[in-house]
Amino acid sequence: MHEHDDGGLQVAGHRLTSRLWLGTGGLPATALLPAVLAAARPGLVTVSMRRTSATSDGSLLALLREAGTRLLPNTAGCLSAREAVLTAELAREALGTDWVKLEVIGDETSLLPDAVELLEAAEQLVRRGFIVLPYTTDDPVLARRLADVGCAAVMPLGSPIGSGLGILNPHAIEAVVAAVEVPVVLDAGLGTASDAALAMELGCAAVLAATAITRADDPPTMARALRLGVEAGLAARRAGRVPRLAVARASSPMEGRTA
Ligand SMILES: CC(=O)[C@@H](O)[C@H](O)COP(=O)(O)O
Repeated sequence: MHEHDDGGLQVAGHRLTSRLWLGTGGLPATALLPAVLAAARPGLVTVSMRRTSATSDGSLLALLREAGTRLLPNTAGCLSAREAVLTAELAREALGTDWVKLEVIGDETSLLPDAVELLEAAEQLVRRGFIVLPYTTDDPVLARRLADVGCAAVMPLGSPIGSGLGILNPHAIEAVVAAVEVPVVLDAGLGTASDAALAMELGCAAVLAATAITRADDPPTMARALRLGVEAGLAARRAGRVPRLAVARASSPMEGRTA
């Protein structure tokens, strides 16, 4: 397992300033973005190349650039390796970055990753010189295959995109962390701050959240809560949790009792 010291998080040799990454989809008004960014202080912000073209949502990009955030274009909505590779190339052209959050979904209903197309796209993009961060299932075998073809991180889902169900299978996330040497970034399904804390306690290097923040009643306050959740979870991971016992163990000494 690869533990990440906090000189900060390194991905592909680049130091990121925060372990909370932000997805911008679903924000009720772009005007909320500066307050959300100030509260989240995200290490990366994803932008969808298919749903937000560099020209059609100039205000979002302008605000992100103004705030000095590091952009991570994604291939959201792509259903095949071919489409994802093309979208990544367009993103590289439009945004001038080799980084791509690779999403290849199997269908528009579940939004679950298509493992076969994902691996194929990852392999092609690495060959084309991209820094590839794939959104994947919580399958440790697939995570290892993605790392083996050269992905710079793997991003397993906690639960379906936008569901807010949190981490449905914590054991699987632990298994992914154990399976790969690259950073594991929990992506999708987070609902609240404790989900972010749990991801870090399980050994993730960072978390990506969109819905939990953008669709909260008060997005800036939830952004701050998630940032603190990430911080708390990382500290707890490092501190080492007590073992879970099936029986009671007195927490104060039994010697010297009066009766
Ligand atoms: C893969 C994907 O699209 C996610 O990164 C999404 O942007 C975040 O998922 P949530 O909206 O569930 O946080």
